[in-house]
Amino acid sequence: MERPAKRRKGDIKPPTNPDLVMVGGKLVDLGFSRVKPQPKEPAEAPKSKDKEDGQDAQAPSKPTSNPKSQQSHRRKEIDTPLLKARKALPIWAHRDQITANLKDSDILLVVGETGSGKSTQVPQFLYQERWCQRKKVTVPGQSDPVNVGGVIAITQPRRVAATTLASRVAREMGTPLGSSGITREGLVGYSVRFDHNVPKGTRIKFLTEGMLLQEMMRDPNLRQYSAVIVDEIHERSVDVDMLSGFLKQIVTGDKAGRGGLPLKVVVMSATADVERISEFFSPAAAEEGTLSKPSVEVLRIKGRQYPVDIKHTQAPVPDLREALFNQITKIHEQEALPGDILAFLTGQEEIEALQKRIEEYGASLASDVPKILTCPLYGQLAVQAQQAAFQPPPTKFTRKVILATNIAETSVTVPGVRYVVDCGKAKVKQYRSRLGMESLLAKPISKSSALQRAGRAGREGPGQCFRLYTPETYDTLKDVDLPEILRTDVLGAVLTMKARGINDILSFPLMDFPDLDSIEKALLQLHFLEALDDNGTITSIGKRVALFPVTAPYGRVLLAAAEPQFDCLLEVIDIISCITAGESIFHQLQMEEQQEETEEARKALYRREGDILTYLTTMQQYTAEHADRVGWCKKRKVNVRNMRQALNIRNQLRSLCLKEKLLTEKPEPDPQPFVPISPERAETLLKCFLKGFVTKCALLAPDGSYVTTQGKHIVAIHPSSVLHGQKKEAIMFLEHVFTQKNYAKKVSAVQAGWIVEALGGGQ
Ligand SMILES: Nc1ncnc2c1ncn2[C@@H]1O[C@H](COP(=O)(O)OP(=O)(O)OP(=O)(O)O)[C@@H](O)[C@H]1O
Repeated sequence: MERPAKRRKGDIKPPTNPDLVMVGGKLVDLGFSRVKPQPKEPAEAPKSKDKEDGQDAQAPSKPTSNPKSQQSHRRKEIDTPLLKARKALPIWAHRDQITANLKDSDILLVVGETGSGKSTQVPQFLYQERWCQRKKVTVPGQSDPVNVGGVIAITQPRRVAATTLASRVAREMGTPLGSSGITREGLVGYSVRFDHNVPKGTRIKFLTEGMLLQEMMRDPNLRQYSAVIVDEIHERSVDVDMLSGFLKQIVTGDKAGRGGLPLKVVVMSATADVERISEFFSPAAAEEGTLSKPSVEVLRIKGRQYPVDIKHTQAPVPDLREALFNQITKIHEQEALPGDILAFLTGQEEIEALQKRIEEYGASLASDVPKILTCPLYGQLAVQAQQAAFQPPPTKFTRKVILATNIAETSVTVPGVRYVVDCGKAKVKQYRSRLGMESLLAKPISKSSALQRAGRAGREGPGQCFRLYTPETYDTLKDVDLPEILRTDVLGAVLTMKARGINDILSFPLMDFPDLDSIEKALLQLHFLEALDDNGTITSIGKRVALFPVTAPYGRVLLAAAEPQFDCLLEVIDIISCITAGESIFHQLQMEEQQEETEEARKALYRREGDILTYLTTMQQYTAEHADRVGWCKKRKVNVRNMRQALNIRNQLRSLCLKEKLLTEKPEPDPQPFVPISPERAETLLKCFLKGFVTKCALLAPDGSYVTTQGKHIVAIHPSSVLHGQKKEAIMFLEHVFTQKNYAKKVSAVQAGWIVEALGGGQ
């Protein structure tokens, strides 16, 4: 395990890019306004010779004497104001090594310190390579030639990393990002769930791992791509493990589906388990009988651009919340601007509580002390709200304090941050396959996470990281986290494999195999969903469910809703959009007077049938409002941003359903008059949801508790549900979490008879 760089004398370098200027303590990039016109992409393989590092990369490239030489390609760095900053990154010196390695080999593992430039530079080094140009080839079973290659995919574990990196790389290349600009062309794009910005001409595409898996459903050979860069593999999400398995199959396969053209794979991380990963992709691990065997090159990049000074507490902290508050305010009072603070907390609740406290503290500061702006950053937060953390503060005299979960732990550069405060814990999802329930508890992080967190400081200048734990505690941390596949529900993973034609799940190449109990549970649930038949083979329902960017149970509900028996697809889309829009669309009410007033205004939204119908009513009333939607939300304490996001998801799901022919005609445009749903139709809707959630039901026991129909566990209705505190004959819940208690969330009242009926229908 590599140790973090300690601050050494002489290590501190001034910012190297004169085009980044300090304005009000912020680094401001003046480059965007001076963007040069894009050079046209070569239609054919480029024909110039590599330049040595340090030579004039911008000089026009000369043709070589042998244009067909495998060694020759055009490398013309785009001269943007950020080129100097790019050249100062440690990875720049390895540019030729990286390109040379990939000429000969199909798999490269790049291990380089945080901030060395992996995510931003490697795709830019590669996209002009000869092998990275689009080619017309013939493939078996198709009479016309097809296009293969031309684009580099670079995957990220999280959407916030994918979108911010795409925007940084677009700026470095002087190309507009996506279709929001004047032109619809550009070299860089991104694709994350419910948000795609892939302009015409995209050569470098940042995606979440899940999105690339979705693309694979439609294009198993990834024909669009010449290379896939798997970034931050150390996070070992289920998706990245699945992706690695599929990539290994493509690389070791016969490549007929790609007209014989290879797919290059680059795996990157600062804290990767190099042996484990190279062993996985290595020749010895290639399956018997495959035509080609990959060879794995490993490249280690030494050094980071700026040092990070790491400080531990001398004694264990008795109260983490208190310690976080004290550390943040101490930095604010003792360290001069510029220098924003990024603090790592465990979850949304902790973030909201600390935000409130820091805001109160900020309001009490004397006028000669810098102001403080808190920006929350967690996964469930609406995308727009997440962006605030990446914007400069409103005045020169303001310090940004970003309160984040581990979504900001890897890959992300938050501009302005010089100080990191690490609480040493993270909430970890753990699936208890025997209980069929997920728990979400705060646990100590790994050394790998600690290193990644420290790496968020020192990206634009020297930084400091304050760890709220002792060096002794650090020594007791595990080197790496347990891969998600070993601790989470594998339902989605099993469906993806089945949909890709992998019948024998146990034969799929995985770095770590989930326990058989979890796989059996997933197979059983997919059978309930009618996604698998009695032999465990994927059904046509299963194949269609796998195409939706929602979890399998929601996908099943969408399909059911289009059946004549239910015929409620538009309503189901409205509900799923509200649920997947981020955190709850309803603001939690803090004060009692507020509660009474808001509850009165919300009365018209709440439905006695429970949360599902409440979501529907909210979406229908919101879209019926045409004069002042913001005012409408404010009055009911509904989160404006999340409602907008829900509307965006609704549009995308509607388009997808039109494409998949679940919807036969375009829905009427908004606003439509609000008509409350009848009790009969409400019953139909709930029965439709049972098609996806029949395994998540509980019956009222004589003692007043709810007992799940599967597993016979006691669950309580979560306080966020409109049915909290109520007794119904039976309930269906869409989420099931263990925090302080075993909670059912997003709850609806159903009848026991409906459950029996749904189970009968599912057999
Ligand atoms: N959005 C941004 N704004 C400002 N500077 C940025 C931004 N993104 C990247 N940079 C600069 O580029 C450097 C390299 O970033 P990059 O993400 O390529 O490094 P990395 O090696 O992939 O790091 P990590 O392993 O931490 O993801 C950063 O340290 C920072 O100086």
